[in-house]
Amino acid sequence: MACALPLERYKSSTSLQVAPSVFRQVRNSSFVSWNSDSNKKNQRQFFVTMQADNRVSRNMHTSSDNKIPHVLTVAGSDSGGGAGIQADLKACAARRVYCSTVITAVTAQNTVGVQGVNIVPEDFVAEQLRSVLYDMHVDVVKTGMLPSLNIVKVLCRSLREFPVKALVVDPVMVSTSGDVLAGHSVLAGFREELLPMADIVTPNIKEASALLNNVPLRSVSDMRTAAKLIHDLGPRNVLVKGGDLPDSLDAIDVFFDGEEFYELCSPRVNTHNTHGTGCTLASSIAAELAKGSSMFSAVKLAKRYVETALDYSKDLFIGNGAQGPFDHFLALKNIDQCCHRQDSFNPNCLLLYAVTDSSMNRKWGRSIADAVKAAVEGGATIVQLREKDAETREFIDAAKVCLEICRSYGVPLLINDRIDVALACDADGVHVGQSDMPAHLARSLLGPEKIIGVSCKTIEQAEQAWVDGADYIGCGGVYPTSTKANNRTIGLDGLREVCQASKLPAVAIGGIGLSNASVVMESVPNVKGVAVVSALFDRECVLTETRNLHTVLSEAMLSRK
Ligand SMILES: Nc1ncnc2c1ncn2[C@@H]1O[C@H](COP(=O)(O)OP(=O)(O)OP(=O)(O)O)[C@@H](O)[C@H]1O
Ligand SMILES: Cc1ncc(CO)c(N)n1
Ligand SMILES: [Mg+2]
Repeated sequence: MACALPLERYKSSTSLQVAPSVFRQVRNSSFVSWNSDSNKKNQRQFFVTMQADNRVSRNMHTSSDNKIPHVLTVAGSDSGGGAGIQADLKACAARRVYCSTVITAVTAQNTVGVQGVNIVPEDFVAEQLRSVLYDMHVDVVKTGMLPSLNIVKVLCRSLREFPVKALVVDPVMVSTSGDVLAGHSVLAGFREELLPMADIVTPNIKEASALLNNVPLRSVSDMRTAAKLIHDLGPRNVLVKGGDLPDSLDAIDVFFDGEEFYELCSPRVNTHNTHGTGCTLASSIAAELAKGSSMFSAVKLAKRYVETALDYSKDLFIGNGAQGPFDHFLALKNIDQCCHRQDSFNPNCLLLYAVTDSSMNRKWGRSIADAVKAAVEGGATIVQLREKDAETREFIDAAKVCLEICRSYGVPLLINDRIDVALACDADGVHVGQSDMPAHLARSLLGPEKIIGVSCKTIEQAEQAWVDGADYIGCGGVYPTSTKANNRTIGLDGLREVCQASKLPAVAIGGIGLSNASVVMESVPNVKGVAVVSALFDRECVLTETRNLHTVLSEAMLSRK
């Protein structure tokens, strides 16, 4: 047998130190049983040599820090670049996940419709699957256009041979232009083989109806019923997408995990550029799962990403047809902006973040300017004016004075909530909460130079802040506080979880002061600092309190190094 020598060498080698699961896979691999016509023999030799060559074992030794999450998409090519494989590649890249591709069909397609489909023979689909799955560590498989029953079967066989962390099935059947991408023959394959293996299936209205023998779906309530019936076919979760639901003002998707129904509702973006939303949504779900999100978080993040991308691209003009593609790389634009403005925000300024409070100033008989001056003199490294009940004109005047004080100390001054006030006084930026103006809109109003912070309690919110082009997140309430009514406390554990996942620097907030600041800094190694209100401003001497807190925080930073 041509492969006997290298395979034996591989099997018996002790120096390669391959993980037992991989060793088992290789030992039992189907390569060994292939028919040995000369072409196959060469392929067999290639794989075995490749592995004996140590490439697989090198992957195994790569530290988890260097391992990029990996989605394999098994789908059709869209020559217009808006849907299919092309959308999947762009969505995964935008979500910072590696994407390999197995192409099942090549379509001649544009913004008008599908002009032609050329199905890839199933043997060659199988060969692509083998090439990828033997060599690379794939976390999640996402399927799109599977144009024949035999291709569905080939895929299911590969999935059984190479189990992955999750399987996302987008049961593509009809394009939004109305063209058929997979005939009814694949339905049996979906129902009997693929769906029972799926972690989630994401049909649109027409596909959900086709999976259920063409029951009509006209309302959200019909979508719920459909989600339940499709769940009965075996997938662990179902998302019935309502992008094409007639007469619906919002874009409503129904998620069912086998127990609970959730209606995911986002405002319907008024745009023609929705070609490829389904592929993008499924790939983004796969990307988030590959990064380690739970299913529901992955779905929510993916939906938010699609909505943001649609909104960003609503006036894009590509092609003359009824349905244009959209721009997956909106986040890159923000990254570009960040690159230009790297100098303007230094995350170290989050160390001692002073937030003013008008009622405390009143209680102690201080003006905002007095409070800010004492805080920056005492060592505050950034200041936020949080004046919930100030008159606009007074607020702008006071902000201008504070800005002068802060600039003379080289300390940035941000305004809470009020983008208009920040613009009017040319403050250094704004801080927004989850119910204030979304950060991406604040960014487009304020431009690339200003600092934007977002209050976040969850990993999803932190991810969104990053996508939206924010500079930092404020994370809390860490401890109970009376400064903010009805504010849920997330504790040190919640803080740690969000900070670890956040791509943006984080400052901790909520009930923090002299007595617990060092605990926060020690327990959450990557938090950049603490934001405080009462600990400075509900005290007799703001200057002394700030100095003392600055000392504690500086010591905590030193002991980290
Ligand atoms: N105009 C819109 N505004 C906001 N969200 C939308 C809009 N259109 C679709 N969506 C969302 O995009 C996602 C994809 O849904 P849709 O029903 O369009 O899938 P699809 O028909 O499979 O897509 P396609 O076939 O165009 O790739 C869903 O989360 C849906 O709610
Ligand atoms: C190749 C391909 N896959 C999926 C869709 C669904 O949007 C499409 N239009 N084209
Ligand atoms: Mg659609």
